Amino acid sequence: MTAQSRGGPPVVEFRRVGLTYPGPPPVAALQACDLRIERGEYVTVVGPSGSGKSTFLNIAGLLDLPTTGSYLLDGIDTSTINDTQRTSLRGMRIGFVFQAFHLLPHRSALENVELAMLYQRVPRRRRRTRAERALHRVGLAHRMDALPTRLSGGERQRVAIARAVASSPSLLLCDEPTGNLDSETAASILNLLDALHHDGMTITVITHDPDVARRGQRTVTIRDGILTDTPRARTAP
Ligand SMILES: Nc1ncnc2c1ncn2[C@@H]1O[C@H](COP(=O)(O)OP(=O)(O)OP(=O)(O)O)[C@@H](O)[C@H]1O
Repeated sequence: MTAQSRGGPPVVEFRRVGLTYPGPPPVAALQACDLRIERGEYVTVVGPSGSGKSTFLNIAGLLDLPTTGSYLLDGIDTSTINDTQRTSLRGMRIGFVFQAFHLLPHRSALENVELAMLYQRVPRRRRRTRAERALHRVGLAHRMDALPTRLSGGERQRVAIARAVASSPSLLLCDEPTGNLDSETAASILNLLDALHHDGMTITVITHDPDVARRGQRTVTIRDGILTDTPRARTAP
């Protein structure tokens, strides 16, 4: 079944989205961007330094509001909801993975995954079950009780990925997810993202690394705030 055949609204829909930082001087970081990411798609976003990738991530992740156009997440027009609703939507529907892991150092892997669900009002027992299941999924069943300081870089990123997917978000949004990892560990994290995609997860990865970009089904390029969407067939790994 293709993503498109699953029906329903796209997970991400940018309609002429722009963001100008007020300055002075004002900076048009994104300009009139149109983009659709369908459920189950794996899209990578590339572009030179300063092109607007972080601005894109901030808007797609509901961390920032566009100054023009509209952004629909799962068909919900996020420009028509208030800050509280936006924060709740972000918590429930977007899983973030960053280059720097951002784990709580004095909490175990399991607690790190569980705690992220506190704000989603998931009952305690269900938090535990979901966290255990997510850690199993990323191959860390045997390291659930370890503190992040006792984990390798790759294992830390697996915990971060488990934390991001534990509540089955609509979109897994990754910012340079392999940027802090050696090439072998990076390859294993990219294989994990492939596996999650195979499970049906909708994934967007922002990267400057062409090898990472190639892993997506299609790559979107941002240059000087202008987004170009380039569909392409996936090459065999
Ligand atoms: N808070 C801000 N105020 C003013 N200008 C900003 C602000 N944040 C970013 N910019 C500018 O907006 C443009 C896009 O920046 P952005 O951080 O989105 O680029 P990027 O592609 O993520 O860059 P990098 O790869 O170096 O992280 C740049 O010209 C940047 O200088």
